[in-house]
Amino acid sequence: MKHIDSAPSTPGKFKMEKSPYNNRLRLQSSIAKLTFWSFVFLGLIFVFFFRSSSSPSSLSSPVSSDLSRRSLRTSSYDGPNFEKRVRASSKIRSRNGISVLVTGAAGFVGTHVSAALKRRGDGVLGLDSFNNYYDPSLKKARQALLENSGVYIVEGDINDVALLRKLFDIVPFSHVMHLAAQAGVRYAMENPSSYVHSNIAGLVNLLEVCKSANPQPAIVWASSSSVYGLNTKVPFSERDRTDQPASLYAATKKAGEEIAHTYNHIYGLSLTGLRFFTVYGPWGRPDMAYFFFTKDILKGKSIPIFEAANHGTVARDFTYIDDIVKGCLGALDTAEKSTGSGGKKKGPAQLRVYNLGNTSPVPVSDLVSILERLLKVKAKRMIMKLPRNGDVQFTHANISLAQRELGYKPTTDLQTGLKKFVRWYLSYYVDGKKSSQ
Ligand SMILES: O=C(O)[C@H]1O[C@H](OP(=O)(O)OP(=O)(O)OC[C@H]2O[C@@H](n3ccc(=O)[nH]c3=O)[C@H](O)[C@@H]2O)[C@H](O)[C@@H](O)[C@H]1O
Repeated sequence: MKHIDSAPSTPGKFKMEKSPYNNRLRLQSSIAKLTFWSFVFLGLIFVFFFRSSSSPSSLSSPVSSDLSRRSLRTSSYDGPNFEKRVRASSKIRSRNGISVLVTGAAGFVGTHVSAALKRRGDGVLGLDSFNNYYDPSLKKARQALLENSGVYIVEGDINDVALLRKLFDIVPFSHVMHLAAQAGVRYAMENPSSYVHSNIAGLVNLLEVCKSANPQPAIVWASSSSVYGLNTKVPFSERDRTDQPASLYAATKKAGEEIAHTYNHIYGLSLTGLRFFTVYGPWGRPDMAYFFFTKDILKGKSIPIFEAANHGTVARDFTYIDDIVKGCLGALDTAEKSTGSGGKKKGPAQLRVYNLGNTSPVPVSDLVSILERLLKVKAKRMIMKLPRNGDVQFTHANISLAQRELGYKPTTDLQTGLKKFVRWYLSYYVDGKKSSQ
């Protein structure tokens, strides 16, 4: 009855006889315990990471889940001060005014449209990611300009669903002017995923939030002349085929038009796509030809001028920013209300697409001649064969639909528009001593 004899004198404690065999037993049991607890600990770490990477906020995409977590952690989006700024900026100050969320507000078109809306008394809130596709300091300068006129730009990505929802919780926007996008035709060969991220995923995220908002806003958004791709029928009419994109950029804009159709059809969102034709002007985009030609002519660098096969002319329907702004405002003002609520369609809703061009294409070599005259510097021209990088030979807009339905009537020719651009360029970069890189 050894086991009874060796019963512990104190309950809970077990007295062991000291023997080499018992020592070994004790060692083995300690190793077993250590192994067991190590497994438990590793298991807990694994469960923690697994749960956090499959949280509900990651339903859309890994990028958006990451953005959502970042946004929720970002204290600047929280608190009464943030909400106060959002409300103040979105406050309507005129009779029959509208409240507009402008995405891409620190971009070229976004800045001009936001300023114009604010001037006429509409409520305007900006949203911009301030990415570094081109010099972010130019975007910051545009932001400062808008800040002075009372437009607040929230720094955030359109893929950040949590942030978008929060903005709609604070303000029941009647309209969204969606201009945030990855622009540029040729850059699509360098960084294709950025086009998918902004022009497809970003658009879908925005529409998802808009479809669930109460009330649903009416949405006007930037498509592109590039959707006409290899279309040869001129001038380009909205009824022409758009199934031959020549660049991934064009393909993502075309995809956007189809996505718009879906959200209009299923959820009753009022959607208007604007096909912009090579927009230029003060505060423009440094990646565009007229802009970097100006910079390089002034620096005495040679500029590559593309020409098509057999010395064919490459031309664009360059459209001045003020005309584009009028077209955007016309589209917002004629946009009907979305018909859905609670994420459900209640009736048919408006679905529109318009060309916003100038209807007078100009050869790129003529653009260079105008710049030479305005800058009083001779350009070092380097004529090159149009590379296979997404560029098309020409664009030419038929604008009769926009004229009829939006009251759109461009009034600025390229000579006049470039004069205003050059004046701005010189005051910003030369007199203002800003680096043009
Ligand atoms: O309407 C649009 O939907 C698009 O317009 C704009 O694209 P594009 O019309 O291609 O403008 P942009 O690059 O300024 O080239 C202008 C001309 O210069 C030629 N070009 C260009 C570069 C060069 O080195 N040499 C040259 O001859 C070139 O062949 C072209 O003929 C926007 O960037 C785009 O985001 C989108 O909005």
